[in-house]
Amino acid sequence: MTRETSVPNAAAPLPGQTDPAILRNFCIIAHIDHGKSTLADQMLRLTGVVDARAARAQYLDRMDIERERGITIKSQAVRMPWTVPADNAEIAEPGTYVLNMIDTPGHVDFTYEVSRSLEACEAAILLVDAAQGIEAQTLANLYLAMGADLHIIPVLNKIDLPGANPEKYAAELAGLVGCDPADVLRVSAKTGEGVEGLLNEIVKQTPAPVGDADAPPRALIFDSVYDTYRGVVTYVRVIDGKLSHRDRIKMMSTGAVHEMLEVGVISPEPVKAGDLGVGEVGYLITGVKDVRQSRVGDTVTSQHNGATDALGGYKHPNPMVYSGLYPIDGDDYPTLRDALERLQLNDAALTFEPETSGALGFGFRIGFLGLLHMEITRDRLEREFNLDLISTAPNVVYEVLMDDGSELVVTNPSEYPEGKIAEVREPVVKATILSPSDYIGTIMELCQTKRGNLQGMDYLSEDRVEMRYVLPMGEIVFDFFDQLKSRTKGYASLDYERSGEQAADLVKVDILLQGEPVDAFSAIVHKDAAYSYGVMMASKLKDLIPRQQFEVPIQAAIGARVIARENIRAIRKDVLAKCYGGDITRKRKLLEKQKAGKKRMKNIGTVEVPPEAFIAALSTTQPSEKTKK
Ligand SMILES: Nc1nc2c(ncn2[C@@H]2O[C@H](COP(=O)(O)OP(=O)(O)OP(=O)(O)O)[C@@H](O)[C@H]2O)c(=O)[nH]1
Repeated sequence: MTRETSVPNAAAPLPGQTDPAILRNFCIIAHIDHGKSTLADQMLRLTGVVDARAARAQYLDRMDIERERGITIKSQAVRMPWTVPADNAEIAEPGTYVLNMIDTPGHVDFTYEVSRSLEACEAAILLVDAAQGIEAQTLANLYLAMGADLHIIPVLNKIDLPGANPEKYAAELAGLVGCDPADVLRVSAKTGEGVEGLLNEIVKQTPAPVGDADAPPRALIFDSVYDTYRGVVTYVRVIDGKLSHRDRIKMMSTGAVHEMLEVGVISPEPVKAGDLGVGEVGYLITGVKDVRQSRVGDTVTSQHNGATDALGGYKHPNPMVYSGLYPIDGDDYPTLRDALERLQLNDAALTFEPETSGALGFGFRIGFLGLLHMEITRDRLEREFNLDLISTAPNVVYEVLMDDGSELVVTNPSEYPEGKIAEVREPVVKATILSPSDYIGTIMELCQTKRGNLQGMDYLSEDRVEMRYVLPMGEIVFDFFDQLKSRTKGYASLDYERSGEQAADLVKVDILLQGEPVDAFSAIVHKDAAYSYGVMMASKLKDLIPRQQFEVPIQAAIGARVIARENIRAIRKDVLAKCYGGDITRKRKLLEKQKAGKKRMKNIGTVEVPPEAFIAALSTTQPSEKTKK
């Protein structure tokens, strides 16, 4: 968020003085890349909120990383005036309205961002690419919106594309939403075609917010972001009453009272206001420094004559995937800790605690919502804080029940207990895969190898199917998505949600160098996959670890049982070999260079392992850059 303030549209009713009857709060939900952000940009232009010349692509995706990856991570809410002209009377009552648009992220990791944005709206535009049709996250987001009781406005986007097939997909979409195919709107977010009509439809179809203007104020926090200049900016939707900049506000979950420094709306830069009234969407600034003090889902009221009943909140998302992060240079540990604390100011879903690895030194165990969340966090740490990091293979959370009846939760393979284990439970997900029907065979084969259970299959149209599986989450975490994409030439889409636990035959595989276990390489895997994991790691490490002055055995073991073995043959690396003659300064230089190289090495017992070997060995078990599609 920048500091400059734009002049609100003169004709637009002011915040705090807006009759709820002319307010329309809506969001755009879609599968990734179906064009939400482009449509949002087009609306900003058409409503005059952003001047066409000043508009930059994806105005609402403010973080650099969002713009680079072309995806939306944090939701944004923008207030736009829209005048329905008199000649459009058959669509909607002419006059000036206030539209609050909430842009939502589309990726499965950020579902919780979507669901909380939905609570601030009365309608959702369900946007579908007219060249692709319904995808897995179209369904997932639609179900979330229906669960939140929103009115659904079905819209096909990208009708300008030569490959667009609006007839076919309008029928598909109408079948899904339960409307007439003629009622599915058709737009091109890129050229702007049909978008004015869509704005008029939003006015017509979105119910006006309902609330009690005379009741004590109650507002729902649907987002909270940390801004370097302004502290925490809290986005709220007012349900009842009025929040004024003169109020001291109370967070209803904790009772904490904060001074209000500023109230305003985003249009599309922050615009200060005196108050926010019933149904309005805007921001509060209270001088709080940490998003956790302004929790999403909490209810804000005033300190004096405040409300007594909080609004129903959201469930806090639990981390699904854990990974260890270690600085390559041990001296960077404090920087990594500070960086994580900084990121957490803005990402309440990020959890971390210190951990030590025999091989990698001091680092952190970090909990993520999913793989994309993990990649983005790592990317930001490296880019914004200039850190070089090694991350260990991601794993899910296991519950281990011991023979003596005790139970423990394992988020790190190194915590996996020795001794008599009665049962290990792993998390499972309900996965929905949408694909052209030609690929049913190969998808079934893939799910089979990933221990999936087919729950059902439906045809959405004659050549597209929806397959429902229960799959262990640990199997999805690695390369499932990449494999699904490559087997279906990119056509299949996947969505999944947590669905309890199941007992599974899991074992911990350790990797030993010269008899010393290297904790960073340990993994909890299914019994049937243990051998191949062991062989894969042992042969990888054989190629990655430089030869030492003695022979180094690499072993993979389950407990005391060795399941795979390789040897790194001995070598004596004599850096002085080339320096015959007595040039002592040259000799010294070479020896010093060798010493400096050694300083970066990680020592496993007497074996020196370069950090690059860890990165390469661990990256084989990690997702590739492209978890996005
Ligand atoms: N031809 C054409 N391309 C479009 C249209 N709308 C969006 N696109 C393109 O589709 C791609 C994805 O658009 P985005 O707006 O980033 O998609 P999104 O749904 O916001 O994606 P996320 O923010 O990642 O969820 C971009 O390359 C856009 O230029 C359209 O109407 N016509």
